[in-house]
Amino acid sequence: MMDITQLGSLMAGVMFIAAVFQQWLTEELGDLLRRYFHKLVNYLFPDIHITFHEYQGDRFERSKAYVAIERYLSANSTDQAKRLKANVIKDCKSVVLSMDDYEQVTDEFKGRHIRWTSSKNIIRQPPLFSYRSDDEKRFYKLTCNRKDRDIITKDYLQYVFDEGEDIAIKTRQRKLYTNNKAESDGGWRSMRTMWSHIVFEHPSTFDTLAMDPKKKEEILNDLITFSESKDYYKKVGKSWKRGYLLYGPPGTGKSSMVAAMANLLEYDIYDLELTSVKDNTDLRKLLIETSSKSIIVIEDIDCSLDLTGQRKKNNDKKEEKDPLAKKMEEKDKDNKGSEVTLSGLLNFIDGLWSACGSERLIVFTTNYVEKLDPALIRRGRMDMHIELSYCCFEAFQVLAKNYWNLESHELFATIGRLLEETNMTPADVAENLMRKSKEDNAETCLIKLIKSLEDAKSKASTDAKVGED
Ligand SMILES: Nc1ncnc2c1ncn2[C@@H]1O[C@H](COP(=O)(O)OP(=O)(O)OP(=O)(O)O)[C@@H](O)[C@H]1O
Repeated sequence: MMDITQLGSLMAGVMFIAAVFQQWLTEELGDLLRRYFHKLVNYLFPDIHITFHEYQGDRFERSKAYVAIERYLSANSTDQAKRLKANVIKDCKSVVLSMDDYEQVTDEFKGRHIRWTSSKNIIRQPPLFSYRSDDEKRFYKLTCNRKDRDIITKDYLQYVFDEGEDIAIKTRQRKLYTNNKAESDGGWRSMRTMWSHIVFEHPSTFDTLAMDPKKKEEILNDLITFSESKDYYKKVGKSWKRGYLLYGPPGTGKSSMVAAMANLLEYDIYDLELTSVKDNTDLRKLLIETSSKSIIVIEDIDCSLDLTGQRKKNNDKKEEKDPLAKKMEEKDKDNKGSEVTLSGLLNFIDGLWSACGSERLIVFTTNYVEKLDPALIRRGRMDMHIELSYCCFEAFQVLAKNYWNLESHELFATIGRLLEETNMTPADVAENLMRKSKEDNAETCLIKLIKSLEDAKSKASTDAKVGED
């Protein structure tokens, strides 16, 4: 191997000869020489090194590339590294392991070999500043063959960053956001609605949801197809979002389904309280602040705002009003009203800003689907309408399995017959199956459920008779 001065002289020589003979060189001969020159450099210096520093500029925010590489290496190559460092990363539900200093791991991508080294530079503080500790600058160094440079810098690094991001999503703590009206002395006008969050840890899953199995399968397929269709949505020119309308009587599992959806797709939830939103502009700001991979839920949308009445109110505004009445109305609005309109909400669902961030579900829940403005729930906005209804026998079987790990019992037949004869919500069935004292067991709970079903049945027939009279 040559040292650097020898190589320098060699290169200078080659360039001098090339310059002298340039006029006689044909294009083909020039290309050939260039190729041999590259081969020579590759032979002499076969590897290239790329470094990724932990901090770039800002000492408080770790570089995204560094964090992605750390996650990727911890998930893929930990068995090769002899020592691992445990890092607690903000908003991550588990510790992230990464290579210890000066450890090396190898990786392979499309037949190419890559070597990663974890390293650090220590910048010693001059004695004058002995009160300051030495500055450590960590970095990862990637080493690969020079001839693989293009594939490594384009395809491989993109792959590492994507994988790192996927791991981050899988290991992150998911959040449940709610919007609050920020308190302010300046009154309603200067209020700004903000998201605040807590960690989302709801245990509901599609396995624990009690509902018609065919319907459940259909919803599951729809959600999984959606989450895997990034390229498809791009190809057809639609923003990557999907709307679900969940409707049915109280206690049939609408909120439980939203939680199950979030758990299935590992999304965050934004629980949007429309009555706390000042106006359409405020709504837009809130939407822009939501992140990708999330569900935006508006529960009981029929109660949220008088969306159809809002249009009427706006027309009324144009008429002349007594100044005092106007002032009172204004004050009333300041205290509790919201100026979100139906068109504002429609823009929220399918306006241009709704494409920001992407990969989002919008879910409305309601007990009274017939009360909603058809424009709000037409197909294309709310792509899937899901009715959650009273407990059927299959739904009861799921609950019996959840609460008592029961697959069959001699009382199941009676319960099945009674569920066909009377309406009881899954919430009420669950309440009967719930263990409430040490004496409770599967059989006592099933008997309790039968008694409740019989009571509900006789109450329904008495009510029907009263209605006839
Ligand atoms: N389909 C279901 N599967 C499993 N559990 C259910 C189901 N429906 C209701 N439950 C139980 O009843 C409780 C209340 O259900 P949930 O809040 O999901 O109903 P909801 O339809 O959203 O009611 P509301 O319309 O009043 O908001 C849940 O915590 C859950 O334990």
